[in-house]
Amino acid sequence: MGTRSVTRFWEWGRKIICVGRNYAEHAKELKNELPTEPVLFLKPPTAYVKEGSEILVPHYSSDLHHEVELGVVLGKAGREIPLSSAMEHVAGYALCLDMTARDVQDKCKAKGLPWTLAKAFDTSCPVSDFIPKERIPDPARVELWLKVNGVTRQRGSTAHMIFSVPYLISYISGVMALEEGDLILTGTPKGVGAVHEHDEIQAGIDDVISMTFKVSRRASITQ
Ligand SMILES: CC(=O)CC(=O)C(=O)O
Ligand SMILES: [Mg+2]
Repeated sequence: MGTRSVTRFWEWGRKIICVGRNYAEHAKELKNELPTEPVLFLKPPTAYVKEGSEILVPHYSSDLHHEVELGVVLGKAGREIPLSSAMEHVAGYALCLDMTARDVQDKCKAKGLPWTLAKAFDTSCPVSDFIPKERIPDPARVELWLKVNGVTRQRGSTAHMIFSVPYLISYISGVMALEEGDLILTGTPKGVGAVHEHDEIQAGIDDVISMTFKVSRRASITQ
């Protein structure tokens, strides 16, 4: 393969590692206990969708939720990364949505099953363009927002994360090797809710970036 740039990380086919319940107010709204260590799950690279393409509601869900999140793009591989050098592994950031089939997730939770159907379907990870590291000098001071059809649904600061970006990098790298081009979704603030076919989702980071996606419905494979 020729030279490729991490600024187009979504084309690399790398891991998308997601952190759940990283904001107390969001854990509370879903009646979840506060975690004592990060809750992790994965999305495949086929979950990526960029502005200009649609978010598809999976045919098996009738309660697709938005979750706006700060994404961290890895620029340097590592295992067992010490907390003190964790930020050296960051190339930049992206604004991300962790689209979640909440009805399916609730059933999985009740049965003690993994969240794959709820979280890892195609188009479940809309992402913005790459944001160079210098544009976000402190990942603990990022103001995230999300609107549906012009109405604000989520607004929250990464200052309220339970586990910080450097802590997450260090922790995750003790579980699985981190590679250049990996993306970490750092969890969502409160205000998650349903979206439907034809809705328009707008999301942003104050003074940094915004993005817009339309929602459509994926036809059943038997149709
Ligand atoms: C309950 C969840 O879906 C956890 C999650 O993804 C989060 O961001 O929190
Ligand atoms: Mg999430």
